[in-house]
Amino acid sequence: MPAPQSGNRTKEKRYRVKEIFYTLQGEGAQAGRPSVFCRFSKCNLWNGREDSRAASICDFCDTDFVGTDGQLGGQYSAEALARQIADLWPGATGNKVAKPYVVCTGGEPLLQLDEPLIDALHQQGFEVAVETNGTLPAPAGIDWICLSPKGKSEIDLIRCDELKLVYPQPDAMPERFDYIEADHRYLQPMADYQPVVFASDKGLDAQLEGAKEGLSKTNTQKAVDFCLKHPEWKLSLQTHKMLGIE
Ligand SMILES: C[S@@+](CC[C@H](N)C(=O)[O-])C[C@H]1O[C@@H](n2cnc3c(N)ncnc32)[C@H](O)[C@@H]1O
Ligand SMILES: Nc1nc2[nH]cc(C(=O)O)c2c(=O)[nH]1
Ligand code: SF4
Ligand SMILES: [Mg+2]
Repeated sequence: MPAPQSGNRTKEKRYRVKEIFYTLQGEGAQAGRPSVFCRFSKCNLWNGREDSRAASICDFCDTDFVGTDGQLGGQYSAEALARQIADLWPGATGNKVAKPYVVCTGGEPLLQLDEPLIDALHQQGFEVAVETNGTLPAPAGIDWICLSPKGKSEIDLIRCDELKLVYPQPDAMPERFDYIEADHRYLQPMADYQPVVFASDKGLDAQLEGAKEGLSKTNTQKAVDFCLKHPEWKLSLQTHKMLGIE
């Protein structure tokens, strides 16, 4: 059987990545967990340009996901991306071996994350988590799904590990998602658009103090009040912004 002509050899898929970085998960049920973050480019609810933010379905995004110019950003094959992510995981330390953990985020990761990449990450020994707006079907094999609904957008997923709702969103109030099956339900106060980082050299408490100023106080207070009234909801704070880590 002749080898396929170069013209019709299937081109290997390239994943467009904004940045890859090692940090602590700052949000939700896994907050504090060492994680490699892989931020995919592009989103389906906003094009990432400020001049179209107001007209977009998701108009409060705190993230720059445009292009591939961030740290370790670029266009990767599945194998190369899984290897690059694995390279950021610290070698085994002591006799306790922690399960390597990657958070696929973005932009909207489910525009690109697929089974071949999930398999490649599993082959590198990673547990695979995703932060998604829930508007696209999830490929098989994801180990942890964090679903974060946005505005009027239709949610495709009906089951997730954690539902993390930025609050308050007039078009996405908590009761609208009662039908979603989730092991954890979080409200996350809507923060200022720019990732707010407190790079003060004072003690942590000063930074945390600063964080109270920096986070939109009323949204935080509203989220606290809602959780106290509806104890099935917990509070998620973006701790990485308080700590001044990525
Ligand atoms: C930048 S998004 C990327 C992943 C996915 N597109 C999504 O929206 O879930 C990552 C997380 O940040 C949250 N987020 C984005 N902007 C925020 C803001 N201004 N305040 C609080 N959380 C925000 C999102 O809800 C999501 O949980
Ligand atoms: N430390 C840290 N935790 C995070 N949790 C979700 C994030 C995101 O942008 O997807 C994020 C992030 O950007 N940094
Ligand atoms: S928060 Fe998520 S869904 Fe909203 S614009 Fe940012 S990346 Fe897209
Ligand atoms: Mg972020």
